[in-house]
Amino acid sequence: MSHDMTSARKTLGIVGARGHTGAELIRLVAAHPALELVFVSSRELDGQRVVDHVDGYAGELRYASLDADAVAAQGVDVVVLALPNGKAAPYVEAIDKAKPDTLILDLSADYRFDSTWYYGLPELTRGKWRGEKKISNPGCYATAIQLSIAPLKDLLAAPPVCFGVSGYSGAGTTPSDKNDPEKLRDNLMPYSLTGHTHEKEASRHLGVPVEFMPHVAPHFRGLTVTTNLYLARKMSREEVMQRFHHAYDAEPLVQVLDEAPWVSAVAGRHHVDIGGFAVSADGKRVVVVATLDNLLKGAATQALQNINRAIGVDEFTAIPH
Ligand SMILES: NC(=O)C1=CN([C@@H]2O[C@H](COP(=O)(O)OP(=O)(O)OC[C@H]3O[C@@H](n4cnc5c(N)ncnc54)[C@H](OP(=O)(O)O)[C@@H]3O)[C@@H](O)[C@H]2O)C=CC1
Ligand SMILES: CC(=O)N[C@@H](CCC(=O)OP(=O)(O)O)C(=O)O
Repeated sequence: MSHDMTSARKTLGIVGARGHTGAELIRLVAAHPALELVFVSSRELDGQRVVDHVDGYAGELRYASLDADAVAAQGVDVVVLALPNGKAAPYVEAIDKAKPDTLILDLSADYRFDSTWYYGLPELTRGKWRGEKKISNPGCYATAIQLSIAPLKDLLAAPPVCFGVSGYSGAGTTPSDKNDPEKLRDNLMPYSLTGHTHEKEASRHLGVPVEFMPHVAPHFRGLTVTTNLYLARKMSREEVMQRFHHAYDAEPLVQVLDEAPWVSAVAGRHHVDIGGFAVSADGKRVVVVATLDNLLKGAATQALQNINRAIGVDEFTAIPH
């Protein structure tokens, strides 16, 4: 690459890069023609080489333990916050003080309810981006829920009911029952059966109430959301499918399928599968199944779609599809 092209690349740093989503982002950014990975922070891996922790990464970078002021002092063009919920604010404040035109993308739930931040679920909200430099990335289940309901939103007779099953990478790396392979073996764990953050998030951004019942399963990555929708009028299966094809046929990262998808087929891939479309005999109830990889379309891939648009390159740059 020529010097000119190198200097035109935007610099990017990842805060909380030891985590599952951080590792996926490291891989994606390292292969990106318009981004240069400048720092990756972790307290636990301070000083260690990234190459020893992330398969598919070949560069020289090492993790560094950086507090909010140290992150701000890096002065990069793009900062990705991949921290557990509730930790973003000091970083946002320090960056705002040091370099307010920094593009900040937050993977946590911290700003998903803040209307001064752009909520980036590109297939549904890309028309609403007004050049905001602060982007909140949707939750993994919330992404699958919204994409499953949006094409039928004007036809609902009742709140859609969503049954979710996630692989345990969704629970992050902080030890808990929900990411303990021993406790998960031969098991399915229901949790947060009313009021989960993603229930509130999907309801807010769709503009209709949804009901969500999450579970965690023994597989590592990928989630399934099965949604029951009561319809205000009779619909045929063909009519329902036409709505989904119309909404998503031009979308490289959404595949509309006849069959109900299997999570094993989407693990490690960047898109969402939506299928099933089982219609009841009276034509007033439809069941839709969506699967996605929680670490990719549910987090890192969606983050890269949002960053690509904000830095002015094609939305799908460096996203295999
Ligand atoms: N996992 C998933 O499927 C998805 C996750 N998300 C969201 O993305 C974010 C990251 O998730 P995930 O990668 O799973 O999380 P992890 O638990 O795997 O990683 C969290 C990262 O944050 C760092 N960290 C933890 N506590 C602190 C702290 N108090 N101060 C500074 N750094 C800290 C950790 O590194 P160290 O301790 O070494 O500093 C680690 O790098 C979360 O907000 C999550 O909700 C969004 C969509 C999907
Ligand atoms: C299995 C599991 O625990 N999943 C997480 C979802 C992970 C995620 O994407 O959520 P946030 O970014 O909103 O935290 C959960 O239910 O909280």
